[in-house]
Amino acid sequence: MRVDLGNALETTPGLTTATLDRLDDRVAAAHERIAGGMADDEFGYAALTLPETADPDAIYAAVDGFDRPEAVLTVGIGGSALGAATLSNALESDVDAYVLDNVDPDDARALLADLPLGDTVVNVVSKSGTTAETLANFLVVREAMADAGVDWTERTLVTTGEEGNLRRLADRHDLPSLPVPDGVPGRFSALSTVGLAVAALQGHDVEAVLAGGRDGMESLAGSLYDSPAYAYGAATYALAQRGARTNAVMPYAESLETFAEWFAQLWAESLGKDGLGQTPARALGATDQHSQLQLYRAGPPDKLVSLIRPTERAEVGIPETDLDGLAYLGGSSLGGLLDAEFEATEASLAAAGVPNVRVEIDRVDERALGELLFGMEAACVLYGELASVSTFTQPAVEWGKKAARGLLGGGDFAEAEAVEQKRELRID
Ligand SMILES: O=P(O)(O)OC[C@H]1O[C@](O)(CO)[C@@H](O)[C@@H]1O
Repeated sequence: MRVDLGNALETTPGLTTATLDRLDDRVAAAHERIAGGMADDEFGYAALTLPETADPDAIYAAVDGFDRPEAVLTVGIGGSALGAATLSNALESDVDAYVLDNVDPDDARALLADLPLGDTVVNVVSKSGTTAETLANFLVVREAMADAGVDWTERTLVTTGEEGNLRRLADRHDLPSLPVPDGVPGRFSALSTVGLAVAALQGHDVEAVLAGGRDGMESLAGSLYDSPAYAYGAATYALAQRGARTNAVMPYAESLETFAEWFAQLWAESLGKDGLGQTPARALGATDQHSQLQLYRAGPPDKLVSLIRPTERAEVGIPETDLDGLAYLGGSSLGGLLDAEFEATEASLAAAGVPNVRVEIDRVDERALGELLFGMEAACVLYGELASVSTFTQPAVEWGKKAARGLLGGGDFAEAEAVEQKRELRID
């Protein structure tokens, strides 16, 4: 993973090399704290040792009991689904991967109607084992399998904590199961059993993903000038401090679109604390040049754009053409056009004084993805240290969970009563 901060200098908001030099002393101290937390396996910091502590053999052993399936369905939500989805949507496999991470009845019904349930492995993932959406979806999927005459106990892999509903279910039915690593919040668990079981079922090289994570670990250093991950974390923090309230993450690769979704949870749930944070906007290049770029270039000067690309792409030539004004495309390639658009958008943002950071990987493969996932996790942890927020907790999400549970008769919660007191101004 390579980071280029050049287009974040002298912009609005913007950085200077003097800013970065001053910040580098704080990066050194933050790195000391992070390294200490990793060494002591502290809550949260333990996530950054997963490339060394994750056990690929245990993952392969858990999935080897299944014949190679036609499809894998992940039933989970947030970090319990997005890491696996990032990898499966970035890498090609003849095992189709699906995710049920919402409780939309139309979506669930359509998906279950299409799935070859007798040849699908259901990968149900929940660290807590209590997440309503995940448990509700699992109960629906289990019933659909029974209705289809499929023995769900033969088709289900459970990844969960040491206690809770899913652990009890796995024990009761002797299901293949994997542990969720201790001390690792879900949004930081992509490089663990949580994110890697699907990759193993799809035949991807789990060791290579972890090797990429180790590449990222080795790139951590006491200076932002020696660590791409820390450079990204420090620059995004410093830009936020100067008014970049939004970080538009814009990968120029369809295979990285889900990565932007994974990044959004990592950034929002880790850094959105105490009235602070930076809103991750998900975008996709080149598509969103025709959708959001107008706002990025000519809207409020309150954002930065993270432009991400692989430098190696498949080759798809563009045929010669005599179409008016389009002859220049002939003989080029789709990848060549996409890269030209990347560089043009990067320059157009700089010309408008909009800060943008370039993040590049060689290609979209297991090792590069492992390093990219690790790098953004480390960047996030560094940003959290610099911002002095509680990076690894997410207390703000609990209010809504209690309200929803109360509305469904799952207990007496003041939050549910508060829902009844909604202020109304209806326009029909
Ligand atoms: O893995 P679990 O416990 O089902 O949690 C799923 C997701 O819900 C959250 O706890 C937020 O409610 C996320 O942090 C987490 O990734």
